[in-house]
Amino acid sequence: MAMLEVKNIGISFGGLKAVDNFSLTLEENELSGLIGPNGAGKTTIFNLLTGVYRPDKGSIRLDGRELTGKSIIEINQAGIARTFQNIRLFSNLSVLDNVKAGLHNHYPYTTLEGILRLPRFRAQEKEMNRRATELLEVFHLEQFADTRAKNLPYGSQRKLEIARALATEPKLLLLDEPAAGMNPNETAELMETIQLVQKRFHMTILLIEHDMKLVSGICERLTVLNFGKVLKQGETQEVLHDPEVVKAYLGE
Ligand SMILES: Nc1ncnc2c1ncn2[C@@H]1O[C@H](COP(=O)(O)OP(=O)(O)OP(=O)(O)O)[C@@H](O)[C@H]1O
Repeated sequence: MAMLEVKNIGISFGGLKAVDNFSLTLEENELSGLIGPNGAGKTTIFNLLTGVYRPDKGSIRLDGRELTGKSIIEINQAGIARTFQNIRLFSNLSVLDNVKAGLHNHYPYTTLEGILRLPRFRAQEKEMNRRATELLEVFHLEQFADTRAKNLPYGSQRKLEIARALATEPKLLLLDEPAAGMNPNETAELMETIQLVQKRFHMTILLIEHDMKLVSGICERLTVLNFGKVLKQGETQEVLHDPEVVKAYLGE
């Protein structure tokens, strides 16, 4: 069974069909890219997959479970996590607390237990600190655990966003332009990090990216969007050499 099965979803804003008849299948552990010109509808697809928008039609299934029409929280709990084009960390919280924010789905304690610091709360806090530190170690961020997120270098903030998304223990990770604003060294390191996440967490990943070096370096398959529609879908190299793709996007 595929990990993600999207069938013929679409959404219009006013008269504009931002996404039209979009379908995509991702196998478990696949690392796939979504590319296309500015305004093609890529972020709108992430918003549809994560419940920010409800599709006008079509269906979305994750690991066999129907997610169409579910809320953002329900979809996150079902196993879709994302990062954003513009970094959205809790900038004044510590690096460790940012990751712990992602863990909260899995460690329920009541507000009263928290205020009174009852034993269950203390035990869960300890376990959350352990899990969050473990995740930071994967990204070599453990030495910054107590640093405020806003004081991290840019590339490390991007890594922290991914760590926080992984803390929710997703089945599918969506990365929206993870290399945006990065220098070539940071991008090279990011490519390694994404591949590490894929292997270490056996993660299924869909990423939006304009950096062709990253896309051709790590994506196994690509979907090219143009004016809200799929222009081409297939193996990365085959797609990147497709004359229509070159004309619509790469030849810009
Ligand atoms: N909430 C909204 N209301 C109205 N129009 C919207 C809304 N969200 C997206 N759009 C429009 O839908 C189209 C697709 O936008 P989207 O942001 O998905 O493109 P994109 O491929 O992610 O672009 P970029 O590469 O620049 O980030 C654009 O024309 C955009 O203006």
